[in-house]
Amino acid sequence: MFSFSDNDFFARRCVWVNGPVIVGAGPSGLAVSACLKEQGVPCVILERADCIASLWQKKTYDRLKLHLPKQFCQLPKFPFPEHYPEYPTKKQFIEYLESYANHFDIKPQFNECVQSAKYDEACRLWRVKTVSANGSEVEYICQWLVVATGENAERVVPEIDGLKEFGGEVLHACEYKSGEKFKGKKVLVVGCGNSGMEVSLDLCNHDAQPSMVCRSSVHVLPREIFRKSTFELAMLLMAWLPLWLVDKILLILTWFILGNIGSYGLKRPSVGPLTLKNTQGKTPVLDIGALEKIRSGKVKVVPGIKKFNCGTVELVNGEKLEVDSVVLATGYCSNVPYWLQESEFFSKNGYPKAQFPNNWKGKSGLYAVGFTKRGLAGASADAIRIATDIGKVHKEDLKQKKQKLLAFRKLEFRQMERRVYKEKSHGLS
Ligand SMILES: Cc1cc2nc3c(=O)[nH]c(=O)nc-3n(C[C@H](O)[C@H](O)[C@H](O)COP(=O)(O)OP(=O)(O)OC[C@H]3O[C@@H](n4cnc5c(N)ncnc54)[C@H](O)[C@@H]3O)c2cc1C
Ligand SMILES: NC(=O)C1=CN([C@@H]2O[C@H](COP(=O)(O)OP(=O)(O)OC[C@H]3O[C@@H](n4cnc5c(N)ncnc54)[C@H](OP(=O)(O)O)[C@@H]3O)[C@@H](O)[C@H]2O)C=CC1
Ligand SMILES: O=C(O)C(=O)Cc1c[nH]c2ccccc12
Repeated sequence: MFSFSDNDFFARRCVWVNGPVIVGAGPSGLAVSACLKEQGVPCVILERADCIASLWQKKTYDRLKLHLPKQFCQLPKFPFPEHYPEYPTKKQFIEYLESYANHFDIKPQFNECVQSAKYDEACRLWRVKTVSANGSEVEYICQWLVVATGENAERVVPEIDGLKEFGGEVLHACEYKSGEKFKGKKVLVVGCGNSGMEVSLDLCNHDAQPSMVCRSSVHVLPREIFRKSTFELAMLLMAWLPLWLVDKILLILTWFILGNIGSYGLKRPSVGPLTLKNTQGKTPVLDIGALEKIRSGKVKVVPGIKKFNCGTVELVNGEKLEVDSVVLATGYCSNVPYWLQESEFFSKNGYPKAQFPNNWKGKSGLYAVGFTKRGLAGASADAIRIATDIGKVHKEDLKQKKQKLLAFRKLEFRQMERRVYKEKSHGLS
């Protein structure tokens, strides 16, 4: 039935999966798996790391908390414990995800990195190849493929002139844990998104001297307005008002609370924060204290980088700064183009081509979860849709299988009846 070449066949083990293969055991993969369980559909999750939610467990800093209130971050069918605070800590979020996996009895295949996935037109099945930490290779064959590798699968490391000659420590925000080891050091933080802002704040709290590069523009909003989450307020307003008007209201309220951030070297984009998030996926910074450090001069905001020299950085305005270490808070990207051999549903940038809310389903049993640029809430919505969709086909398949089995049993029964009749008539004669 399968079109294996001899080499393929002997080199790797082949596994038939009776249900979907999900790539990635982050919140998105776990959510799909849980929703599938509810539909009675078995599945296999392939995860390159040795644990669930590796982004949260291995690639985030110690002081991280959820940015949005907990009701916007919980996964389907299993709420956060009631005693959790409005903004759970990273530790609490990981504990929640562990109990989520336990509750739904989800057991991913760890240490299996998906190297390639391809739809085999001949047998109308997906062929998913993995390599494990010890080098062994497995090929999974399945009817459905769910991509849950996330928007933050790989770090973005820009090429900056002279960075190789810089000489000091250079790390990406995903390797940054705490400012403890930077005490007294001059640190250049490249990027002013949520990561850049929070790393800069953390460095200040550990008596380091951060300078933060803001090469273009950024929206900074207070995390709360009138003691209510800004995100929640925005959601409420969006139910009644057009996006542009919600943006205007948010910016006016922000101006009252935070003042004119332009005077600190932080330029605001020309389009509003929610419009920018919707059109370009650029998340506004939800401020939890970095702005105060900028205002007091403890975090210095600097323009774009021209080049690095040994121990120094030269900025586009000609200024030169002495720097001990560099933290690249320059963001993340999808890794889908590296392993998924498909170009109709996914675009070259690793995101589905279609716009939200039509970006969760492709052709031939292909699905994407967690690529909406709408955080955990977006992933949960995708997961429910995907599991319902697969559940329908699976139920139909089961019905057909049952009918076929029933027809087979009837046939068997009739043959048996005939045999008994024959034997009886022989016996009589
Ligand atoms: C620092 C930070 C804070 C955030 N805070 C919030 C927040 O407060 N609220 C919110 O809504 N969103 C937040 N987000 C957005 C974030 O995208 C979600 O929180 C969430 O982690 C997305 O889940 P995911 O499962 O889609 O992706 P991930 O959590 O990235 O999980 C993907 C998994 O796929 C695995 N994987 C990748 N490639 C392969 C492969 N080839 N083979 C096998 N496995 C693979 C990875 O190892 C990983 O475990 C934050 C993001 C970051 C970086
Ligand atoms: N507590 C929380 O909930 C947190 C959530 N997050 C989320 O994680 C995701 C990723 O955030 P983050 O890691 O901040 O990444 P972002 O993609 O949001 O920000 C990247 C930053 O790096 C800058 N940058 C990129 N390349 C260069 C360069 N060559 N020179 C100078 N600057 C550069 C960008 O500038 P430009 O805009 O000019 O391209 C931008 O300011 C977001 O969705 C964010 O909301 C992150 C941290 C905490
Ligand atoms: O933190 C993130 O990456 C998110 O995507 C969360 C999020 C989704 N929509 C938003 C709008 C404003 C601020 C954060 C988010």
